[in-house]
Amino acid sequence: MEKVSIFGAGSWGTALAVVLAENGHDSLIWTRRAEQADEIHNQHTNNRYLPNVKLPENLNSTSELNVAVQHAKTIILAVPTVAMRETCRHIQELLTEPAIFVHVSKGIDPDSLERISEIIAEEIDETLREAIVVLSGPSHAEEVVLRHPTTVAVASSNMEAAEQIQDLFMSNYFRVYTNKDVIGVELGGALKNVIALAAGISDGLGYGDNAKAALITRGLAEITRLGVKMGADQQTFSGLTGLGDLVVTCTSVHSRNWRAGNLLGKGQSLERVTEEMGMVIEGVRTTKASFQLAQQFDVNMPLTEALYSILFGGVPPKQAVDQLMTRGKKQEIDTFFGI
Ligand SMILES: NC(=O)C1=CN([C@@H]2O[C@H](COP(=O)(O)OP(=O)(O)OC[C@H]3O[C@@H](n4cnc5c(N)ncnc54)[C@H](OP(=O)(O)O)[C@@H]3O)[C@@H](O)[C@H]2O)C=CC1
Ligand SMILES: O=C(CO)COP(=O)(O)O
Repeated sequence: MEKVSIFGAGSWGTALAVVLAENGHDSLIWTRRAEQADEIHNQHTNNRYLPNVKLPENLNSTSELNVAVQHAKTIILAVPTVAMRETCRHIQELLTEPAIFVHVSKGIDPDSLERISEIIAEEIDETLREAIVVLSGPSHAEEVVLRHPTTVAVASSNMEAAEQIQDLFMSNYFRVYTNKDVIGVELGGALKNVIALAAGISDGLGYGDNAKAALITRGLAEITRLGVKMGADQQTFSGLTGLGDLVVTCTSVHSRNWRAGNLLGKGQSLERVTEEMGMVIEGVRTTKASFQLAQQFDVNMPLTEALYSILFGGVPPKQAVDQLMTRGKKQEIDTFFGI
């Protein structure tokens, strides 16, 4: 039995804490809201994020950061990307011994253009971190808590730590692979959210499976193009954290990004959609980051550009689709899928 602290009691932090508690680990989930800590601890529910789910009785919760930091030397970071830097800073102030940091969030910071492992490395002193591991893959929290078969990958520059985290989470319904490609795993998880928003918009506009298949396929091509230029292994994008996560997020009603896109496609404003969702829509900020990275790395990313024009340029979705469909002629396959 290991001691593990999970920071962030949204749907994903809670679902992963359930997997760990069911594996018999001493799991403590930290939330910034005392009433939510009480609910998880005493009623064994987290109704705002996972309604109608009974949490294991051995899953503990606290709203005291110090208690959670002192509890374990394995730290799971499950807050949205926007809160990652601040959360790491608070943890760093209280940390007295080196810990393994596992992040499970899927985004790129649009201000620094950093991946999450880069943010953690910047904010946590080298002497206080044994390793940084990313856990990612096609895994909606809503299905994990139903114990539906789910597969993910963990990646780290420290493979021993990655294998430790693999062992921690592995169960008969949660299968964990290892991968050495941290950049590819992080980029696949973050960039699929951009395409999932676009897939939701397509459905919201009333388009069908042809359009969805096109978005997934050409989306994967542009994610791969950028990823390879940023140093990722091309093969990672054909794996669970690339194609796998892209498919699940573009096709599932559980996806917050797909749902947000769907409402945008039906004509709602971004402000209204964000308010209505009440959960993080990572793809919005990551579209901003990805748009800038495409320029920085000189990579052609037409879907990302179209989505950027919808979200931040006031272009109506239908017009953005027309512009995409009437671009100049292209060859489908070229180096790295058609630069
Ligand atoms: N949901 C899923 O199925 C999956 C999600 N992910 C990724 O996991 C990450 C978290 O997603 P998810 O759990 O869905 O998000 P949710 O919106 O469900 O929950 C976010 C959690 O983070 C907390 N939080 C938000 N801002 C801060 C802050 N500034 N400081 C501290 N805590 C904060 C929220 O607290 P409060 O309630 O107080 O606002 C809440 O507990 C995202 O990057 C997402 O892409 C990855 C795989 C699957
Ligand atoms: O990453 C996810 C599933 O793998 C969750 O995606 P959403 O944030 O769109 O719900």
